Amino acid sequence: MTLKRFSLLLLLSLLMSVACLVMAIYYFFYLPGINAEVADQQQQEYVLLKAAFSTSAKNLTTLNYDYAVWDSLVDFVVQPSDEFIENNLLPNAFEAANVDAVFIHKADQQLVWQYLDSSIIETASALSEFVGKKTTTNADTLLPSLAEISAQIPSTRHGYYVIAAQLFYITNTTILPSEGTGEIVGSITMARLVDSKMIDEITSNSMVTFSIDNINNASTYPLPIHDFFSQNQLKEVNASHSWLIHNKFDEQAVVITVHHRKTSRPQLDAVSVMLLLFIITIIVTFSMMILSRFLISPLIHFNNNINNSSNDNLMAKIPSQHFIDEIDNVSNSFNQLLIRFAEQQNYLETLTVQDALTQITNRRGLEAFADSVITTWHQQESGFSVMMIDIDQFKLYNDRHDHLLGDKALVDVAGCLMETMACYDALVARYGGEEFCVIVKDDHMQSINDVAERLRMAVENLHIKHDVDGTLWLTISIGGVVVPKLFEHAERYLFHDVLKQADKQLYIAKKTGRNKVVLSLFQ
Ligand SMILES: Nc1nc2c(ncn2[C@@H]2O[C@H](COP(=O)(O)OP(=O)(O)OP(=O)(O)O)[C@@H](O)[C@H]2O)c(=O)[nH]1
Repeated sequence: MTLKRFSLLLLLSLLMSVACLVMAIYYFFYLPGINAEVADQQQQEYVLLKAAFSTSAKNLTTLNYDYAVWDSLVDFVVQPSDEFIENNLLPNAFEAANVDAVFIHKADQQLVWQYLDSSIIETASALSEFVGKKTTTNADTLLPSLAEISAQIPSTRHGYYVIAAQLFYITNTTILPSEGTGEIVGSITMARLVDSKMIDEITSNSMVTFSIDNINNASTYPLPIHDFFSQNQLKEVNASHSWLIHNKFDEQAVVITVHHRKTSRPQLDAVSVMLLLFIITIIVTFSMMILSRFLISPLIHFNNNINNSSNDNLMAKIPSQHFIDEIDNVSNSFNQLLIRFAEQQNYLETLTVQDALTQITNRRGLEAFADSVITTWHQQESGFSVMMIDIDQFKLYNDRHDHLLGDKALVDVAGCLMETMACYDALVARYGGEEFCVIVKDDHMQSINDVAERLRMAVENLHIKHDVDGTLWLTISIGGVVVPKLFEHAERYLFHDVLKQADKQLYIAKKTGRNKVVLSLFQ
């Protein structure tokens, strides 16, 4: 896999990882927190609404109680009179107090007087029937039972009741003198319909939005769940909560529904999701740019450099100033390796053209040099000269001394030749054995003769002891050929031809007494 493809894969996996991370944070940390907050707020709304219901009920209970302990009302129950009704039981006053119905009963549960507001005209008979239900025992009715009254037990009964599918708050209190010493003479009942006006009042007190719906057939309704007035804790988080309140005597009921301000979870709309993805992409892309700038790009550059190097056979150095230390180290190490490699290569190249014993150019190096000389000669740019040099009686030298000393003599002669030719544009090479070859970029017979003589004398003057043929020292014989710059059909001749002629001249030098120079013009 290429680094570019890898970085693309990395980008994709990073994108997916960050997206998963964001989702995990959203679902496992953010949402539970939000849910808990919403649940808390919904619970508060429920408690506030119940409190507002209770406050609304309390003022009617208090008013009812005030009437019940009013001595004039005691007298009225004992001795009803129209005058009392006209002066004290005024519809305007009940209307102003938001009282929709008033019932005054004697101790024997006989109705003395009743007031019904026009707004509840449809439910008036049902309400009267409910309130006036008589019982001798302490049953589930509003009026105190005959048994209670005969036992002189003062009582107050109240609560929210569903009458004809409408919610009423009804309160009943036994009537007795204000000192509390006299007899219970009856009871007074007040009712208040929870209508839209009341709903508005409770809403403004509690700051909770709710509604009351009338249900005529409660058995078909998919509630009840809990009692609105006695439940303590909401069970779950919902957009709204409903409670079914039954009529105690029939199937009619109402449903109280609280519409919560905050619902269960914040909804992620398309724009939010897009925005989230965009932010994730920006973050990941930015991270990838940093990664690419400091890690991937250097590696690609590194790879390209190596590829180019191997293609061109040129080992180029890699820039070694990177932000990441490890990459810097790799670059430095690679560059160091290149230097060592180049040194090794130079050394190996040298070995191929260098004679191991004398450390001067060997025959292969000579041939390379000869090629360039011959080429320029073919192009008639310059002439040259070749000298074949052979140590005289060297076999005898080896025989007289040992081979190692023979080696040393070879090294000394090579050094002497190199030193003598140092100021010439020439190449000195060991041709093989005890033979040397010198190519000089000069085609003047006289100067070549001088050079050759200088070489011959230089070797003799080394004074390497070798007493043979009347000389005391080791000597050399030189056979040379001067190849003039302008030569007819030069292109037909190779270095080998020149060498062959130089060999012939050397042979002559050997045959005619050694320790001499024999030169000729190339022909
Ligand atoms: N010590 C040593 N001897 C070498 C080396 N290469 C060649 N020789 C010796 O050089 C000698 C050359 O001998 P010949 O070719 O018979 O010639 P020569 O004795 O020099 O006699 P002429 O050339 O006729 O003067 C041989 O004995 C080789 O063994 C070398 O690298 N080291």
